[in-house]
Amino acid sequence: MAKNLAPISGIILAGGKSARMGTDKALLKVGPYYIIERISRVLSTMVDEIIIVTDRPERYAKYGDRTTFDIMPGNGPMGGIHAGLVEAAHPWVLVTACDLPFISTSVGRLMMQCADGYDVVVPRYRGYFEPLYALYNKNCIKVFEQHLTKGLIKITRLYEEFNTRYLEEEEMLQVEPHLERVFFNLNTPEDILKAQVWGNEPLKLQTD
Ligand SMILES: Nc1nc2c(ncn2[C@@H]2O[C@H](COP(=O)(O)OP(=O)(O)OP(=O)(O)O)[C@@H](O)[C@H]2O)c(=O)[nH]1
Repeated sequence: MAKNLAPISGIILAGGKSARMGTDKALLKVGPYYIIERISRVLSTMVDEIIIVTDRPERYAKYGDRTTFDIMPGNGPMGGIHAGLVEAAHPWVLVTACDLPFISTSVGRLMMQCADGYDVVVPRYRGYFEPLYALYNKNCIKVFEQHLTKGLIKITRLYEEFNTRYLEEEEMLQVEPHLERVFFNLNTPEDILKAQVWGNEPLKLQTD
């Protein structure tokens, strides 16, 4: 499966409401695949296990090795990452979300290459952090819990408490020309139209 020196876990966050989309985003089709299936296929070339973090395991179980529920529900994606970190079998966890159809193995592997000595590797694209396609170490769990307990659910506020490696646009462009796709997340029906244009291209399943 994965070709990393150390084994790594992957999670797919799929516990959202898709209210803006009006229908379950994870099970929309982009090209020939459901979005969550697409993510799972690409993620599986980079990680040694896939955990789906969701309150609807019956819908998504087949796209991962196992599912888990949020431990502290009602906290949005941050609660999902927390549960995934707790459940993960390996120290490093590559986080993805079920509305990011075009995650790239090149960016994923770059994150892994940069991780040594840090707690988190987070891409910064067009001036914004990308916390839902980022790499977290299990040693972040305690600080996640401190924030969640206080009702602080902004993931980016965690970064100042960790030894965080910010992955800059120029670095990512060295390995991936289509960053606008990698960090494109679907929220509304209009977004689907855009995704369809890119979605018909074959999946890039780079495994080396
Ligand atoms: N496990 C888990 N995942 C979540 C939760 N909230 C959102 N997510 C996931 O996080 C990602 C980003 O979600 P958003 O687009 O912010 O929220 P959403 O609820 O899916 O969509 P809206 O209802 O339109 O805001 C998606 O993959 C969601 O499935 C949660 O409470 N738990």
